[in-house]
Amino acid sequence: MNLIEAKGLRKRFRSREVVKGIDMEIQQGEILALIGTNGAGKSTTLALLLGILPTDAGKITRWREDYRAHVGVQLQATPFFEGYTAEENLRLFAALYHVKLDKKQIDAKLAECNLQEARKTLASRLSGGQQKRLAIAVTTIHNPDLIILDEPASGLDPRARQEIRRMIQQLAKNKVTVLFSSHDMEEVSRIANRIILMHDGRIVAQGRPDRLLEQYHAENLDDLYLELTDTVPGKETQR
Ligand SMILES: Nc1ncnc2c1ncn2[C@@H]1O[C@H](COP(=O)(O)OP(=O)(O)OP(=O)(O)O)[C@@H](O)[C@H]1O
Repeated sequence: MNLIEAKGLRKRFRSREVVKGIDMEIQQGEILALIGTNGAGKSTTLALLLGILPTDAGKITRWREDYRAHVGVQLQATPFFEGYTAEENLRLFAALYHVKLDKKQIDAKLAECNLQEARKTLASRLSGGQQKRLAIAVTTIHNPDLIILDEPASGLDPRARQEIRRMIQQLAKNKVTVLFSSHDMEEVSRIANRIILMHDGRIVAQGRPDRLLEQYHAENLDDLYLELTDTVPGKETQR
């Protein structure tokens, strides 16, 4: 089943078209990576899929009418409630979503993001990795069907990145569909079931990582990325 299906999506800001006819879907249960060059139109596409921005053309079908209540979105900078601890932030976000969490559930959430020892630490004092993990916990506090994470592991050291991967894989095991954007091809190849590669407002490739490597005779995702994004934005793409 597809949670979201988009056909012929287009978006223009003033005279400049930044999404140029995109067909894509988000399949239930998958870990989907959205990758592409800076300014390729990834964030704009996400905003269109989420109904945050109106489309200029195209059709989007979503799995339920009240989909907004069943999506968790973590943008690059997740604002926590300043002056509150990790645990208090979880409680505050739960209250925002009208989710009642008892002590056991809070403990489970803290364990999920490996923040038991930091529960009484002010969110602003948490390390970068801890903050990213808390952000994911907050994003999933209302048990959404779909979560969207914008560069969830950027700027983290290898161990902290591994923890984020572990969390994402655990979410997928719990039947949460995950769409994340990344510029780190190694991270993508480790966890994504499927990849969508965007360049200059278009999808230039999509599919399972192993199949894509085979199809384009590429050694790794970095090479594939470099090959398929080797055109100047605005000019016609090679493929
Ligand atoms: N609200 C807006 N008004 C005008 N131009 C915009 C607006 N939002 C995005 N753009 C432009 O649209 C293009 C695509 O931007 P978008 O943020 O979707 O790219 P991206 O692929 O997410 O990039 P990055 O990887 O750098 O985050 C960029 O050139 C950007 O400057």
